[in-house]
Amino acid sequence: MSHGWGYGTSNGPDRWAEDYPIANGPRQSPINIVSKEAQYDPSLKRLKLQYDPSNAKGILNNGHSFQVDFVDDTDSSTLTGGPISGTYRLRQFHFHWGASDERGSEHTINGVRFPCELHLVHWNTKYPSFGEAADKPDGLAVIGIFLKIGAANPRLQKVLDALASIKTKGKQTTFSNFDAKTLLPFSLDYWTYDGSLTTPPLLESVTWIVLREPISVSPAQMAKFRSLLFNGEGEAACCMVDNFRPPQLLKGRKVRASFK
Ligand SMILES: Cc1cc(C)cc(S(N)(=O)=O)c1
Ligand SMILES: [Zn+2]
Repeated sequence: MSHGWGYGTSNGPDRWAEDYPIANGPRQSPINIVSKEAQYDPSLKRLKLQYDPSNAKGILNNGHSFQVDFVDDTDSSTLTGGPISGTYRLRQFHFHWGASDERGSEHTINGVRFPCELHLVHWNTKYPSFGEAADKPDGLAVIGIFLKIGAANPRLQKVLDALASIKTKGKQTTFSNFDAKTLLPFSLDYWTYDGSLTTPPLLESVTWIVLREPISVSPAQMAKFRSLLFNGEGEAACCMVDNFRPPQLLKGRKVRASFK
């Protein structure tokens, strides 16, 4: 790609392999989850999420999505249980969404796409830092949560109201006292498989945990996601939409289910 990766016709997912050959690797994400082919695994534990709202630090437009970052220098916001061993720390969460409601999620369920997908990113504390964990096969655990059009979700509102302050690439502002647990659906039933980051550098270091139950988002709330821009201030305006990678080949991987 002549310039940085993105989601456009000249730098989008179909061309990432030119600069990131791992894009054609054996454990790429996202995937289409075929529910009937997922094997129930009774040895899978319940997910245990213990988040401290005071760890919320800031919100940033990174030019590909926006992310809410957390202080991760202690074990105060952690993920344990589920398919993982040991303790993973919450690092950030972000979203992927479409220009319209019929697309936007990265994972799909039986070929069904959702308008948006939330990723809660955690790193394995057996490594000294996120940076050290990010390229290890058991380095990261990302919880994926689908957003489905319905009633307005009050739990999203604080995040969405902050977007006006980070409209363009590189803008950030403080974002404090936020409990990411409030974004979870009622059921923590999940599918899990070994995969990768879904954007460059596409590192094959992610244990994916995709929740079966979506959370709601209203059309007006979706419009707020779509009000962001990919570009920096003063550059030609380019709406931040369709920032999702399509499903990748399973290449023999098994998807396990925590539920019957
Ligand atoms: C590049 C990248 C970084 C992080 C922390 C997370 C992802 S994703 N979309 O796989 O959750 C991608
Ligand atoms: Zn993501």
